[in-house]
Amino acid sequence: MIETSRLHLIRFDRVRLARGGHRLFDGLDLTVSERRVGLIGDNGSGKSSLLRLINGLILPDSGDVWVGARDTRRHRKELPGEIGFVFQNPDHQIIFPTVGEEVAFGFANRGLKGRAAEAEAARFLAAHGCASWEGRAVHELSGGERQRVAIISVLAASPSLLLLDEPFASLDLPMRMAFRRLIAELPLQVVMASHDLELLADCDRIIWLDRGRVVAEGPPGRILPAYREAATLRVLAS
Ligand SMILES: Nc1ncnc2c1ncn2[C@@H]1O[C@H](COP(=O)(O)OP(=O)(O)OP(=O)(O)O)[C@@H](O)[C@H]1O
Repeated sequence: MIETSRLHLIRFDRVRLARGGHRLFDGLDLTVSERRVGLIGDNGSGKSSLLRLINGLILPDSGDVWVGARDTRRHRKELPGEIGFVFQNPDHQIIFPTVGEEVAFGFANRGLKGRAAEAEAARFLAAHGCASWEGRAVHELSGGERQRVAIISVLAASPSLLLLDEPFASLDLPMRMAFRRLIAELPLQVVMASHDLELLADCDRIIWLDRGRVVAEGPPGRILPAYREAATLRVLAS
């Protein structure tokens, strides 16, 4: 059993949110406190929006989202120090021209300065199997390599809550397996959205979204086969 530093109680309290001109969440109530939570649902069901509400990237039109004692409206600026977010597309996340600078930024957020942050970044990259990547230009990396850098740099900031939005989409199979193992071993709380149901099989709880509503939730052994079956039936009926 892995010791988890701290589990946040994440609470959606009558959350309403319109996206793209239509109401996505219409009074969503949801409480999450497990160590590993998986979000599933068809394209456009609201998984990314739900993750963005947790880290305050978007705010509800009404209602509140709480992460522990902080509500995302009043404490928005404090959330990035606590919550790491890995975007679906690493290009929306990586801001520095080289891999070393990007990872060093994670350590700078923890208070390390200049050379010390660079040295920690080099050590951290080596620990994640990227020893020679420090000076590499981000724009010369493949999509999967950029995704790997995005995940490593978020971990460098040592968040207590990690939000992953379809994080392994462009990773090759060995890298996907390695990151799956890494995520399973991380001593922090993780909420991840994915269409890769195998990746979510280790979760403590799965939440199935459909058009902004929770249609089912519970252990992966029950929810993942139910989602797969519903999708299969819909395809057969179409
Ligand atoms: N930036 C945006 N502007 C307008 N509408 C948006 C925006 N982002 C999402 N939406 C809309 O909100 C709804 C939910 O989208 P969201 O990205 O949360 O779904 P998702 O479950 O993560 O989808 P996917 O599996 O395709 O990643 C969709 O109808 C989408 O078109």
